[in-house]
Amino acid sequence: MTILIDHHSDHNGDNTEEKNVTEEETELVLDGVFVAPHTNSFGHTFRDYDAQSERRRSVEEFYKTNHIGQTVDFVRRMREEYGKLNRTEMSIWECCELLNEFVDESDPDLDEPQIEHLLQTAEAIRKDYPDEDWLHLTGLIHDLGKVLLHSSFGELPQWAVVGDTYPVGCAFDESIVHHKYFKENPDFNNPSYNTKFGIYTEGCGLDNVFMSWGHDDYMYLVAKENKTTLPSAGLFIIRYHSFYALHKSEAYKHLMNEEDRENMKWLKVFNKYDLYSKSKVRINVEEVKPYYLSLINKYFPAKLKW
Ligand SMILES: O[C@H]1[C@H](O)[C@@H](O)[C@H](O)[C@@H](O)[C@H]1O
Ligand SMILES: [Fe+2]
Ligand SMILES: [Fe+2]
Repeated sequence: MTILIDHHSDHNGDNTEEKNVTEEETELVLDGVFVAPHTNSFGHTFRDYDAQSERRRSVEEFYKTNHIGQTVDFVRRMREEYGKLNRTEMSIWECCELLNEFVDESDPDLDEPQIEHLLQTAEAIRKDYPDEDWLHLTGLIHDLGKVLLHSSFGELPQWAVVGDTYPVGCAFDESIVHHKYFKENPDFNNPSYNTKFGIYTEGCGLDNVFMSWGHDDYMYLVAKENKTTLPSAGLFIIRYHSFYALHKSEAYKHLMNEEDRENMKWLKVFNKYDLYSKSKVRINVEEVKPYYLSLINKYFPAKLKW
């Protein structure tokens, strides 16, 4: 698969070799070529929530609890509580290691510990976009918010941490996985929350939308509050990578503003790697660690508040 996208990388221009490449060569370097596998490790197509696999029942059970529990009220409380960032201090790499013990119950495509998935995503991007180091790092950290599952983070249940995300405060779109379970969500029958716009206005921008609470919004908060120097597209990817109703099904586009549309191009690129790099191929952690430590050092403080 060839992914064609707009590139806005700001090269420093201090590399003479890079400056002298012909237009044709530049094209070649920038053209991300990624061969997406047809099937996941279980032999099914990716994101098939109806496939009769060993994980089907538990994944559906997961979405039932998730769809019932994610309300405007719940999201408000979680944002406030976790926005305090008063739980611990640690580095990005320490957090990667913490994730080693967790398996994501919402994921029909993966039953590996999370650190494998982070490195597989980052390394697949690095291969195709060697110059976009911010995107490699975004790959490495995009799921770190799953640390909310950890006992020192209140041991949140899986339904409040993982899985696809979607706006609350307006009607739940039918493209959301296992949509039928929203009927039991208290907001479903609330006339302030169950219309197309609900509490929002046309083009209000995703930044003003309450997304269901989970690892995306939490990691976005952590990165932003700790003053990362990642570009806005990196923060956008972290924050909305689980919003499949938007980036795959194109629902909720009426809430986006111009900046969202710009950032969306990168999210679409990223998503291919997040999804299709899930495999049984192991990455040698010690071998790639120095590279990622250098990126962490470039874009983050040594210790972050969580
Ligand atoms: O099961 C997966 C997993 O939890 C991912 O981390 C998340 O980003 C996806 O959207 C979700 O469907
Ligand atoms: Fe994720
Ligand atoms: Fe992921």
